[in-house]
Amino acid sequence: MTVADEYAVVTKDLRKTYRTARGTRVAVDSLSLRVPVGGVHGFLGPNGSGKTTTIRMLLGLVRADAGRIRIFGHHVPEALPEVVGRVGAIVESPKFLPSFSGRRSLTLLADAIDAPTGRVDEVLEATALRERADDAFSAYSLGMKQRLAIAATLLKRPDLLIFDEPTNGLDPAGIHEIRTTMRRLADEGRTVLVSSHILAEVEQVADTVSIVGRGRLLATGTVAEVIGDRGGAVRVGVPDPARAAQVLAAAGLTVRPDGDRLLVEGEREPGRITWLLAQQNLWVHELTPVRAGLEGVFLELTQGTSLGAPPPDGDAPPGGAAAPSSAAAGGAR
Ligand SMILES: Nc1ncnc2c1ncn2[C@@H]1O[C@H](COP(=O)(O)OP(=O)(O)OP(=O)(O)O)[C@@H](O)[C@H]1O
Repeated sequence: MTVADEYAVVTKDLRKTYRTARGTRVAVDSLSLRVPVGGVHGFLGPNGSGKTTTIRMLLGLVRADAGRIRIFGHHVPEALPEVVGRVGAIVESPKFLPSFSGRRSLTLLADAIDAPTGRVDEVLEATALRERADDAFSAYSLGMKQRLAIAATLLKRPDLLIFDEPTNGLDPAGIHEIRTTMRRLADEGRTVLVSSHILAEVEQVADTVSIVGRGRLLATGTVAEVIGDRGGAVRVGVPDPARAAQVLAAAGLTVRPDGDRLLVEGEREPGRITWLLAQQNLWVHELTPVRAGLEGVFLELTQGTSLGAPPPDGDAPPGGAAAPSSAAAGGAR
């Protein structure tokens, strides 16, 4: 199997620097991404971490300063014309004529790209808009507007869908509908690359994720791998928690009280905890793995990398090279 068969998107050492009034700002820094073919890939990071800039580079809307991009094996932007028919993207708020119905807008778009008219009903169905297809766009909820935009991108049957923060501004019901739509598209064999700064919105639907902070990759893999890599903890119930804590700490584990239990971090093999304690005649009556949610991992990884946090490097002076972010520590594979 070639890389092109396995990955819809591959970036290698991608870099983009913007000129600002204060000098230069590194928006994307040595970013190497791999988005597997099929499934939903969550592209996650706090505000200002370079997600939009990366997506714009994938679509040929912004030119990278350095690095390489391949979409289905084609170099982008050079070979964009060969691959553009396989890519559908939503990078801005959807815009349609307010007085036109969803069906009318889609029919005009289908005509423009020579898609068969029957395709309009199919994409309305795929985005759960059929019942409201004849209402004016102006009467649609934000979520319906967003789904109409998705319907429009589906007209040409793209293999890769790229959505930049598609749930921005939506209420929980709208978020749920977009999530369901993304899942359905992935289950049909398409690849969905979706950016978000809100983990909870993507965690439930993503098969794989890449987490970025200050333009750098912090972690990537399946959701289970990314969570698993950060260890998680084990809740331990034992008759003498204070003495047990001493024993475990002496073995190099991190131990915190948790009511009348202990939370033990840093041990991948929970059985060893039982063994360490049993050797001291401390008999464990509870040993429960406590999985770190993706949310916890995300917050831990991106701590101090949001826009509100003081930059570790700051803007470089004009003409000077910007130092790489010191916040982008570890985790990337
Ligand atoms: N045209 C531009 N000129 C100067 N700086 C820019 C420009 N576009 C983005 N930036 C800066 O580059 C960095 C990355 O921005 P980008 O929009 O790619 O991040 P993001 O992760 O998509 O954020 P958000 O979730 O807020 O959209 C930010 O510091 C941003 O201010």
